[in-house]
Amino acid sequence: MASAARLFASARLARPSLAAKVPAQARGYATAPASGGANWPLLLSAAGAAGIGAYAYLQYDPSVKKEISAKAHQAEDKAKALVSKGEAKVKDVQAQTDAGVGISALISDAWTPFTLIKVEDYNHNTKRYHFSFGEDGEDKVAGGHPASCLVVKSPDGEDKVVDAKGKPVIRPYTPISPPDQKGSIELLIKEYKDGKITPYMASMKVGQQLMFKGPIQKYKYQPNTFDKGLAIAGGSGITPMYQLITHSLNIPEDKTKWTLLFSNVTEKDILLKDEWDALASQYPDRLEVKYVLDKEPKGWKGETGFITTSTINKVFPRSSEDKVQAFVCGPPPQVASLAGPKDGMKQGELQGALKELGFTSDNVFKF
Ligand SMILES: Cc1cc2nc3c(=O)[nH]c(=O)nc-3n(C[C@H](O)[C@H](O)[C@H](O)COP(=O)(O)OP(=O)(O)OC[C@H]3O[C@@H](n4cnc5c(N)ncnc54)[C@H](O)[C@@H]3O)c2cc1C
Repeated sequence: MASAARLFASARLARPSLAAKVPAQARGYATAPASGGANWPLLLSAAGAAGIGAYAYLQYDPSVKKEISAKAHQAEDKAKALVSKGEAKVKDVQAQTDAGVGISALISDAWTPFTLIKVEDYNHNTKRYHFSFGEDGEDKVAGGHPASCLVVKSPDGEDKVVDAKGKPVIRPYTPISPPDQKGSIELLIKEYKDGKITPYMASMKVGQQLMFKGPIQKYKYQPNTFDKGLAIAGGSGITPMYQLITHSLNIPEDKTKWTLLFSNVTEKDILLKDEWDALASQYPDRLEVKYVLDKEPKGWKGETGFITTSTINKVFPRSSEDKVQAFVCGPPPQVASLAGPKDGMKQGELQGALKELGFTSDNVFKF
């Protein structure tokens, strides 16, 4: 395992230098063929590096070895084909390496429009949005190694969503579709009537486009690096936990045990409840789900009120030998009371309930 991890690390280290060597003409050949032709040896070596990266990833995570091995080869062939047509981006090839599951339709440093193809009401304030990558993206995937998110903004135009300074409003979201889903992506988004982007999205009609950028790595999950994971989510903060925990559960060699502590105002606000209940019964030894409500219905058997040190002690028993890791995602006041406020994009100092319980900044991650 140690040597595989080193291989993985060295393959990853190789990529930025490869990208840095790619000339500007090659970097721009996604939307238009590069003038003067593509830099063949370099591009093909980039595609090759993608294969090596994918291979290293497989070595590291044997559960997905067989499946991804085939996919990595297909993706590499596809990347080479696109490169030969002058349509691929080095970024695409890199994204393939990162995900190990295909060429990403997302670009990390440029906005890409995806088209809304379906919207479903999920509950009283949340919708499930399906966005297509378009005809050229039928074989592409969102990609991204869990846990990662993407960012969205509205397209230029009269109804462009801007802040008080006139700058575009950009918000992060975590797809609920798997990273290797082809051709489209799904988002579960709660509308804040007084918010900026979510009322805009709630008013979108099928056929309209939204701008996407990513994937953005938030936390790099590696199986069996801790014994017990505690995921504390509030409301729509559940989506990163869904991506992270389903990824972990899908790795048979991963022995990590998870406790999800999920707080909501009422029972009808609990997002993905059917999915969580199904996962908890499918993986009884690896996942325990505890719902917490502010306004509990009659006969409610779960937890109630704000999550405190005693709630955590009750649902997350652990011994001093256990290696633990906590994740927090929810409304800013909840994050602050559990783990201290985030400092912009940075983690911020660890405070609150988790610090009182002896967690350190090394074993708490705030999404
Ligand atoms: C990594 C990550 C992943 C996420 N994934 C998802 C997801 O999958 N689904 C999802 O629904 N959400 C997700 N979110 C939350 C999402 O990014 C947005 O914050 C949310 O959708 C609200 O956006 P908005 O522009 O509509 O509202 P905003 O304009 O941000 O306002 C949201 C609420 O906060 C209030 N507010 C705004 N500014 C202040 C202030 N200064 N002081 C006090 N209150 C204020 C508003 O009145 C409103 O009630 C995620 C967040 C992160 C960090």
